[in-house]
Amino acid sequence: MEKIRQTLRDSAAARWTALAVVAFTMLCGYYLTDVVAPLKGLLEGKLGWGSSDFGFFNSAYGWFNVFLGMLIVGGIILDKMGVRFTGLMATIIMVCGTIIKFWAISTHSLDGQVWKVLWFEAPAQVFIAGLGFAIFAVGVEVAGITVSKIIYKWFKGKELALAMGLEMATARLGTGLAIATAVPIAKAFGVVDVSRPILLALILLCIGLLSFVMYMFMDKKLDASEVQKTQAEMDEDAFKISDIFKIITNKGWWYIAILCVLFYSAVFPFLKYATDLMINKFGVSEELAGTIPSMLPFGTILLTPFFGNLYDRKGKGATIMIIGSLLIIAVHALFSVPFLHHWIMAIILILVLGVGFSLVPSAMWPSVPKIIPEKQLGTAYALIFWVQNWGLMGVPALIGWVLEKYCITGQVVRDGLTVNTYNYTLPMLIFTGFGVLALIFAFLLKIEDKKKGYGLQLPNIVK
Ligand SMILES: C[C@H](NC(=O)[C@@H](N)CCCCN)C(=O)O
Repeated sequence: MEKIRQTLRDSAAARWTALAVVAFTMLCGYYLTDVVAPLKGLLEGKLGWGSSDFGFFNSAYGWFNVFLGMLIVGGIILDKMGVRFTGLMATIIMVCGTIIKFWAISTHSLDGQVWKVLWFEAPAQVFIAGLGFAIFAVGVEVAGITVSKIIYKWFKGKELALAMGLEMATARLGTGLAIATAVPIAKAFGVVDVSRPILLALILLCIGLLSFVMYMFMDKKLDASEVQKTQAEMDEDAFKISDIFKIITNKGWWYIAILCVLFYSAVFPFLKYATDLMINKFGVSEELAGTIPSMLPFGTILLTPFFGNLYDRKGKGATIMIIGSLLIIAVHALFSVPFLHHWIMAIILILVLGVGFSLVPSAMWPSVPKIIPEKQLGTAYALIFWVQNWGLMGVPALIGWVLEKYCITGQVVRDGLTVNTYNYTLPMLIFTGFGVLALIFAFLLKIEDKKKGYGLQLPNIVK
């Protein structure tokens, strides 16, 4: 009988270590992504950033990814050059972008300057900090698709959804830590300094870069342990530009991409404003306001791998996505009800949102390889992230604009700084709308799966 060849993937210790190493790099990336969000009030009081400046800055996340198509370029590079080269480039880009962002927020040399670029007018500091964030975002997004491909490489036919869930859980720890620690760090030592949390994020990212370099050695070893492909097989497997056409003509892929942009638009942009919502609607003090939204990512840390494991073993991926979408609709709708303003309600809603935010990603990302072949996977993930980035870019800007135009209710002095107060009913209704649309696409995906037999309702583990 032919002996089944063992590769490094077959060593549980090796594949879980590889996962831990790359997940740590993502934790560092997510920390920086979300560290400025809780500082909205301090940025307004200390640096004079209005809500639309804040929204504009946050929208920078998608400037290059969306308009310059950097994510698509990153996906093609990933499929052509492999995970080691692409991941290293991506982490270096994250560090470079963060250096620019840190400089912009810590310097006084831009004080008093207002720039107008295209239709946008904002303080020069907002533009340069946005530029740094936009560069960083190219890095973190390309790192994200690279890590998805890395996980597939190590875990296909094994605990794929659990591994993806654990990676997301680790990354969300970065988001949770950012939301919980940003204000205390900015206010530490009795002097308010909004650049301090960004400096910490920069240090973390440098450690994340080292961590990825360590992964590169593991990846080399994995490749060496696998059966070497013949030239004909490599030519057959090589990514071709025409593969993009194959991806974008696949209806199932579109349903996932649209569900992704709608669902994530109701979560990540919400998190950018959640601290401010706690202060304005639920009357939580500025020091504690980040604690409640930070329960969302912390809650997902256990649940995302839990639901991933469930999907691996029992299947029902499409149903999981439908339930998750239903939960976010309920949460945002209740957040928009004006008379529900007790902080305990806020905690309950955030925890339920955490369940919804664990369900959808735990089933959505491991479902992509069921629809798209492995050689196109990097590009397929990149294109989904690209569609999603329209939302991550547009929705924070939209909410910032809506707040400033329709929701200002007055002004208060907090810690000696005069800031606006806001009514969050309208923004929360907008987030509810995204949830409703996400639900429709989750149903369409389930119908398409039934038609095409992708196996989204089947377990991932091959016995
Ligand atoms: C895996 C997935 N990642 C993304 O959706 C990224 N495109 C966005 C990361 C934004 C970080 N605040 C996820 O985190 O669920």
